[in-house]
Amino acid sequence: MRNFGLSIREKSIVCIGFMGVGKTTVGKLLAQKLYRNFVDIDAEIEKEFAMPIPQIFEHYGEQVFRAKEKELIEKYSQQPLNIISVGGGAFLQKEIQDICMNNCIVLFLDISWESWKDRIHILTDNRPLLKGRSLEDIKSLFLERQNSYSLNHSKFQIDNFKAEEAADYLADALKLSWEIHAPQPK
Ligand SMILES: Nc1ncnc2c1ncn2[C@@H]1O[C@H](COP(=O)(O)OP(=O)(O)OP(=O)(O)O)[C@@H](O)[C@H]1O
Ligand SMILES: O=C(O)C1=C[C@@H](O)[C@@H](O)[C@H](O)C1
Ligand SMILES: [Mg+2]
Repeated sequence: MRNFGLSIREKSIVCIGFMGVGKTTVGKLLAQKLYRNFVDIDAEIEKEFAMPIPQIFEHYGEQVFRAKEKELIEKYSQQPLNIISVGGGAFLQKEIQDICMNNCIVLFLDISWESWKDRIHILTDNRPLLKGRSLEDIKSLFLERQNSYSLNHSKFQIDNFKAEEAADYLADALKLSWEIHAPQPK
């Protein structure tokens, strides 16, 4: 379904990108700066199942997790004025890509492998798809996933930015683009 009713300033913004790139951290800050509601899809899934993601994968399996991920993204992406951070695997589902591209502004937070791999030690515990895998395996996953993120409205290379700096930059860039797209007075 395409949400024709919302102007560009009202559309929700969806942050996509690889696990640990900073979608949750930057998304939350961006929501504060733009006075918008923040929705973290991973956190919403955890609330629904009342358990952390590794346990959801263990008890119900990845397919059940992916179905709930789709259901929740469908719900929040059609509402106005949300900043939505999705999980790193959400854009593997074509239906999710379509829903987000048609209803929202899709913002790809990109990072190089060189920068990302320095963060790995803080990421493995809560992310079942990283746990127990070799660095080589994780690099393959990182590279494989890039294709799914190529569908976006805007890309931000985050390597050299602290989260706060990235959110400041993105808030300014979004406000500028809204001004450019604002209807001109007659
Ligand atoms: N710009 C940044 N520079 C350095 N560290 C960062 C930056 N952004 C986030 N981090 C750190 O990286 C870790 C992962 O960030 P975050 O949870 O926001 O990633 P994510 O993209 O939401 O991951 P996931 O796809 O698993 O939900 C956190 O510990 C966070 O503090
Ligand atoms: O990249 C992925 O497939 C995932 C990323 C996380 O955000 C969680 O959604 C989950 O751990 C799966
Ligand atoms: Mg996250």
